[in-house]
Amino acid sequence: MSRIVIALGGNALGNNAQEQQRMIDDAAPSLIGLIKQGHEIIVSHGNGPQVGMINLAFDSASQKTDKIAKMELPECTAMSQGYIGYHLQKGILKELKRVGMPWHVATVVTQVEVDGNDPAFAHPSKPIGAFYDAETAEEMMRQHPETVFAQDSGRGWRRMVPSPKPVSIVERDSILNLLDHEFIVIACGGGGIPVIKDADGNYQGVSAVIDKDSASAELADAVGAQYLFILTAVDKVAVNWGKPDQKNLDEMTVEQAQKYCEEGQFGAGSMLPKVQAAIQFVKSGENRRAVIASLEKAPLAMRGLSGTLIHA
Ligand SMILES: Nc1ncnc2c1ncn2[C@@H]1O[C@H](COP(=O)(O)OP(=O)(O)O)[C@@H](O)[C@H]1O
Ligand SMILES: NC(=O)OP(=O)(O)O
Repeated sequence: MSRIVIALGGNALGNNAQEQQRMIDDAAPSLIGLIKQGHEIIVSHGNGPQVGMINLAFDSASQKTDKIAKMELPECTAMSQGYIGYHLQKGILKELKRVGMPWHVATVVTQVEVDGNDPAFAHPSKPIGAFYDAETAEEMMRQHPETVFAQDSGRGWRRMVPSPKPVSIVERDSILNLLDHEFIVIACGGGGIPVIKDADGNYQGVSAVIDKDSASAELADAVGAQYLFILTAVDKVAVNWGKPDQKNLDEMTVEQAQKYCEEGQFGAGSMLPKVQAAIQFVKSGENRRAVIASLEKAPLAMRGLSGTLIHA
């Protein structure tokens, strides 16, 4: 029996509630398939498109009516944890019922402590929200000079927000408790709600979005997982990505992965944090493995037939 953390990409969950539920419903059999094989699973998920959409919805509405106020990023991440967690709970419960398994499922609204002095606060690098063309992004930056937009892996322009490193998971003991009682746990959604401790030792939300791959590696370490599965929109990690000589990788050692990172083979803010999270997890303990694969081909990846394996 292995304990497996499965990180689902926010960009792989579609662009609206219907698409999101459908993609989760499609992925549920492979998640439950792992439990049937005797494994324990903890599910985390991204929220890049969703947190940007929620933030923009409140911003736009607040400009039209004084009955709706702006919503800060920590609250937007909390909302995205509820929105995505709800669909995950529905999809997973439906599949559990179909196969007649008596497991429970619960989403933990998760706060993740970050360092208030993390240099990332001064360098917004996390893409959130929709993709725009260069012209629209430039116009939005002119209208809102405090907002940063940048290219996201050649896919278009996106708003960038600070993304400090996760330091510790505030609800770690609650997560472990639920795991001990046969719960499928959904935690650290959107990388967790970023918080810092104030002078009185109380947590305060900060305006940032934590990278969910990095938080998932932290989560996998905190719960003593043997596997970290990072599921996204591409089947495999590639070198020379998007070029005529693109080569999809079946596996790589942490040393090879580190070398590729140094060569700049992976998109910053997209594939790079996934490979870095995989390296961090595999290096931080004995017999740990990470797999980066597509949500669509998750069942094959679970059987070692798709995805890129990262090992010691
Ligand atoms: N070297 C690479 N190999 C494969 N995909 C890459 C590479 N570099 C950048 N990418 C892009 O990274 C994307 C995954 O990152 P992202 O969309 O941010 O993930 P998430 O599913 O977590 O939202 C892929 O869909 C692909 O467009
Ligand atoms: N928070 C986060 O990393 O989201 P994505 O996976 O959607 O980028």
